[in-house]
Amino acid sequence: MSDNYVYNAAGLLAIVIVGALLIKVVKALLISTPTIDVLGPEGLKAQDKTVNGSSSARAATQVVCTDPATGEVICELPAMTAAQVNERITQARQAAEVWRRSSFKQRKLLLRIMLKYIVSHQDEICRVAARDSGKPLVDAAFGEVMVTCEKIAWILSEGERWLKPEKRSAGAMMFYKAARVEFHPVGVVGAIVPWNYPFHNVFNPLTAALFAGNALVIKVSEHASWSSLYYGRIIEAALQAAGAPKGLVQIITGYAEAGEALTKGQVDKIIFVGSTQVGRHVMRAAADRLTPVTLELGGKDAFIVCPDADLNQAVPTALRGAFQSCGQNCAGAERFIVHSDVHDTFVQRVAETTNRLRQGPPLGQGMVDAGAMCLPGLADKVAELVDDAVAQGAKVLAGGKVVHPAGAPGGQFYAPTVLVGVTPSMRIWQEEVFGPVLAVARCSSDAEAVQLANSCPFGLGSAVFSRSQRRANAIASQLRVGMTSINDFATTYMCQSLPFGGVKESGFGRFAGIEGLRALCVTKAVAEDRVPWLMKTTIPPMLQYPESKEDKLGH
Ligand SMILES: NC(=O)c1ccc[n+]([C@@H]2O[C@H](COP(=O)([O-])OP(=O)(O)OC[C@H]3O[C@@H](n4cnc5c(N)ncnc54)[C@H](O)[C@@H]3O)[C@@H](O)[C@H]2O)c1
Repeated sequence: MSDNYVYNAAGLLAIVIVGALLIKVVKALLISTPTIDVLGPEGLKAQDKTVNGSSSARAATQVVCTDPATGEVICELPAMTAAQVNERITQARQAAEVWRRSSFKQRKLLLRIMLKYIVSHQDEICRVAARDSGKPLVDAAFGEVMVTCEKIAWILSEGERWLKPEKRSAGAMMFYKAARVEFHPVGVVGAIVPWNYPFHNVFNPLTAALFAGNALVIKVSEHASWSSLYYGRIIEAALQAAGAPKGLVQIITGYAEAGEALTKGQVDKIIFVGSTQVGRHVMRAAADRLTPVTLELGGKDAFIVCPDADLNQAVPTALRGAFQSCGQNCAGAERFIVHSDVHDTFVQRVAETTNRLRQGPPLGQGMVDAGAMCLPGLADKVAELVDDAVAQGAKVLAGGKVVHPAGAPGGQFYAPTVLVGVTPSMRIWQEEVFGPVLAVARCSSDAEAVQLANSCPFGLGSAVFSRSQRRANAIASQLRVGMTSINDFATTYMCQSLPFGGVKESGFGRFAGIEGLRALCVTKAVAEDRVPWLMKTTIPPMLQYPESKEDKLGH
């Protein structure tokens, strides 16, 4: 038995034991938590389909929700106007005034109610997310449900600790003062989110914003709005069961106009999760009211494979990093930088597996590894970038084309692709693909790997694989990014006390973790006398007004 098998078996055993323990802990935690009743997804289509008027009139006033894997229209929802968005902000503000005085006990109850529902209805939640976004159920279980549950569990266990007043040193001169920082709710958080994880993108800002004592107005993407009907019902039922004020969470459906109204509206903090291009608009719009923004923008993560990397570990991780949710991840591995010594073995192994992947509608017959592209036109954009790279000398070892799987004539699919011979001068190295392309460049030293990794406008996540953790850390420390996972991919996202965010065109500010939770608060500095009955401070006589040279300086 090789070292690798022993290593993998031990890792698997550890995961199984820890997983079983976690399930027990979560169940015990939720035992005395109220259960909520929510109309399930089966009620969505009939009840919420509100098709009215001619198609041209509908275009501006309705969001047409389609299943990206089949092209079927699922329902239509209102495209809210600026006036409607402002009305929702006003309602949220009224609720925020009440909720800011809520206790941590009540906020925890709210999160426990949500967690209990999510754990017991994960299948429905995944199926709805899969239908809305085109991702396979496994990807939904992993990226929508598991991550959300883990984030809620972290806030429940540590959130209060990080939002409690924190003592600070007052310094030598102010030794008689007690100094602290307090974290108060900002008020109304406005969040604008994309379509790639319809469930997680809503619950991620929601749980943190509400736990910090805020109201939330959240604009969901026009390309994944249908699921917000079901998820909105979960939220409403949980708020009611926890005794939270009505209107605390407002879901906005619509297009750019609705998003812009939110950024220009009376909100106290904006979290924008989306493209770099729209992020720039958001920042400009927020400037008028000086509303603070956190920008979580595009990514193009480098995945560095050193010559001493364990390929049994790196290859499966590379495949998941590139193809999870068909590559529609902000922190998606898009640039593989592989040392010449292991390059050929690495590409041969990733190509061999990629050629065996099954692709099709996630809710169709049979198991699929890869689903559909959610955004209309994205499959063609991926094709354009791959074709451009090929025209400049890159070679396709797997996939490389738009496909039409059986049973999905109207679906949007691009085949999982392995591309080798990629160079920084190619568009595919510089532009975000947001699709299932594992693009490989060759390097011959650690210094070259660093230089290649940094030769890109984005700086969100990254990964470094080497049997020497010292070597991997030395490389990681030179990467201009917000996050690095050593011998793994995107695990910083699963370590819940860590912040999430990028540098350069990937944005700024931090979301999630301790920094992210605190970023939803007003950080207030407070100083008071340390021992007021013993030492009260007043302005020394020589500094008191009115100034008088004779009196004070003795002249
Ligand atoms: N860094 C992260 O955490 C993260 C996470 C997921 C996705 N993303 C990024 O999101 C992008 C894909 O998502 P997308 O196509 O939905 O992005 P997008 O920027 O086109 O849209 C995001 C949201 O912004 C809204 N919007 C559009 N124009 C607006 C405007 N002028 N003012 C305000 N809001 C406006 C959209 O309606 C949508 O809800 C990718 O670039 C991806 O990397 C980033």
